[in-house]
Amino acid sequence: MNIRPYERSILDVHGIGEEKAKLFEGLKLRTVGDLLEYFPFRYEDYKLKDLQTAEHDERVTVVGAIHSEPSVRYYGKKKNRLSFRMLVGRLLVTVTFFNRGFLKNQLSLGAEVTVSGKWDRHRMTITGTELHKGVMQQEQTIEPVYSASGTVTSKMLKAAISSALKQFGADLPEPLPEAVRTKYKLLNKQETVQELHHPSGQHAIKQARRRMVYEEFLYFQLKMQLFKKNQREQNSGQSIYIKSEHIHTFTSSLPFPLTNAQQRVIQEVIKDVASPYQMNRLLQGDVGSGKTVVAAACLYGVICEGYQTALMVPTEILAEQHLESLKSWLEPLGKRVELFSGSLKGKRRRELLEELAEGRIDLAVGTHALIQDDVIFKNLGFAITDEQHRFGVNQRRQLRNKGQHADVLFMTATPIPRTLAISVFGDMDVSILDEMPAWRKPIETYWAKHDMLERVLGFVEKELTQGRQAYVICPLIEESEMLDVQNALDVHQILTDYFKDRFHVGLMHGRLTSEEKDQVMESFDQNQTQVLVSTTVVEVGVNVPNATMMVIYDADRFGLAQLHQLRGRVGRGSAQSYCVLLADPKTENGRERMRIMTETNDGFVLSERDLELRGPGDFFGAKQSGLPDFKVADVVHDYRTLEVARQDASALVESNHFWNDPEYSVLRDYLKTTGALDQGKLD
Ligand SMILES: Nc1ncnc2c1ncn2[C@@H]1O[C@H](COP(=O)(O)OP(=O)(O)OP(=O)(O)O)[C@@H](O)[C@H]1O
Repeated sequence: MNIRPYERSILDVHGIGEEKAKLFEGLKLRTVGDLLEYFPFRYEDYKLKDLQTAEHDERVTVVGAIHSEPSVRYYGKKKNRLSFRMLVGRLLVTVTFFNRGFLKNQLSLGAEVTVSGKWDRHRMTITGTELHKGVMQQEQTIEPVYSASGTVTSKMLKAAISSALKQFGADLPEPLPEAVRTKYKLLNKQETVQELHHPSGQHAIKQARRRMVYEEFLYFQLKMQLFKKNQREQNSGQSIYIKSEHIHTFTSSLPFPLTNAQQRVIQEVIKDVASPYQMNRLLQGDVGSGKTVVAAACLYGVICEGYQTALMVPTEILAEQHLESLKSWLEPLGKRVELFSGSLKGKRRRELLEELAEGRIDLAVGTHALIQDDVIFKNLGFAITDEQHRFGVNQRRQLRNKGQHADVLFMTATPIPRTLAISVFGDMDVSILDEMPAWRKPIETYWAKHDMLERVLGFVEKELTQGRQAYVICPLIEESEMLDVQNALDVHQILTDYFKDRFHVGLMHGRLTSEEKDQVMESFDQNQTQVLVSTTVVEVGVNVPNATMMVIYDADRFGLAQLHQLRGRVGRGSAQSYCVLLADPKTENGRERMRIMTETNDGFVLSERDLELRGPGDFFGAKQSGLPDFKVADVVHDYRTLEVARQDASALVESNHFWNDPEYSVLRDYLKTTGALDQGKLD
């Protein structure tokens, strides 16, 4: 069987013997394909630079004559520093090479050399990285640099790849049909690989990289979309057709018009509920974007079709918050809503369970208590989980199985950036509430140092005097929970002394019992407490529209997403709200995060910036992000291409052309070899 060039062993490449092949094994380079797609991670641009215009710290390449006897100074353990003066045009500069003392004997006064390195404009010095005798030929000006390992150098890789290109470059398979390449003006595969290894110029590198990014994402998304298609066809859901007049009844009962985004998402959910396939949809919405209203509309629609529904949330506080809003929206329309949480016990619990099993409760709101074995529905048709990433897969499956394959909508306020929403949840449909209710004012956010506390408290007092309320958040101190509480206790004492009998200061932290927590929240909700000092336990879902002031101690101790969630606890009424970040950040990253918070209220912008600051692996933790390691593509910076590839892949897996036309054979082979066709789980 003739082996396709890509699958040949690298031993078939001239100049690679057993020994070198063993070294390359360390970089997982086993086949010709591995070698040819082992792309440079950066390029040295040796185009000659004019030092008069070069920027400080810029990488430059210059030609000039050696103007002083090169000298070597030895220091530390076997370290040395070679330096000499060099006349570049009319500029006399000092050139320094570290640990290249051996070059000294090759250099002589007056000789012409080409030096590359980092230009220090202030000290007129170049810290050299490359030195060539004479004037370097122009066509070599852009040198690929490969990420090497201990034993395999970039030079070795360059030689091996050039040799493989010469032998097998002409037989490279072309996975992208002509029509696709023309549509997006992409280089063909051969040109792409050639330009990435032997670039003819910066523009050509950009073009070649652009083509490789699209190809990588298309492969990735074909697997995702195929998996999703199989999932959809495999898991039968049930079809519930929600009549539009029910949705209209619900929305016209609200004291406000829905945003376009809310209307769009409701339609997307209704379509999923009607389809025979199982729903697999994530609803993302910034804090206060109106997710719960969307959920209520869909729940109401399903109830009107004669089914029961459920809403599962991670905490008691959130369950009570949601219960309040859902009762206010659904009970006037004749629907019954009940709470099933850990605090429901004894006779009352037995009664409610009985009524649930008899179908006399339309919506059950609760924590994990909802999925206990003795919670039985008569006919659960639709369920929603809030903050879905806090529930495990089997908890969601247990909820789904409380009905006949009930559809489940996952809701999250965590603004996962669009990019990762596509790549990480690629096997899920994603609905994004990217619009805030018109009346919501952006929360004015200030960053203050701790020594400005007096002024900040004056600012808080001004708000309290107008009848408003304030949160004051203290960070958890990792060392010990006792310290966390102490931190909150200290701040509570400071504020109690400061506000004396003018305002009441409440205290909330993780060591309170749930009854105590409810009392504190109740008192704050009823405005019997004007200032609530709390640890981050207040983060999720608390909704007190009269609270307009949020003060966060040691704000730089929190990540952007958490700061955004906390800030979202205010600004829930129509009055202008404020957030003060008390922070003395020690790092540039900390200062950058404070600056970002003062610049935007948009959770998506924040999470994109957070992603840039921390990178996708850290943002999600490399494991659960499910991100493959791409050779060239970057999910953050190339997310527009990722979105295009996702849409193309989603259309391709549904089209006959893809499964039958010869021009898609390379892509089909790929799906076959990676097991995606046998409906295996994505790797
Ligand atoms: N389109 C809208 N116009 C005006 N007010 C709205 C609109 N949608 C929701 N609201 C109101 O805004 C507040 C927040 O709505 P909702 O609880 O649905 O948002 P959320 O995204 O669930 O908030 P959180 O993420 O904090 O739970 C509620 O008081 C709700 O009544």
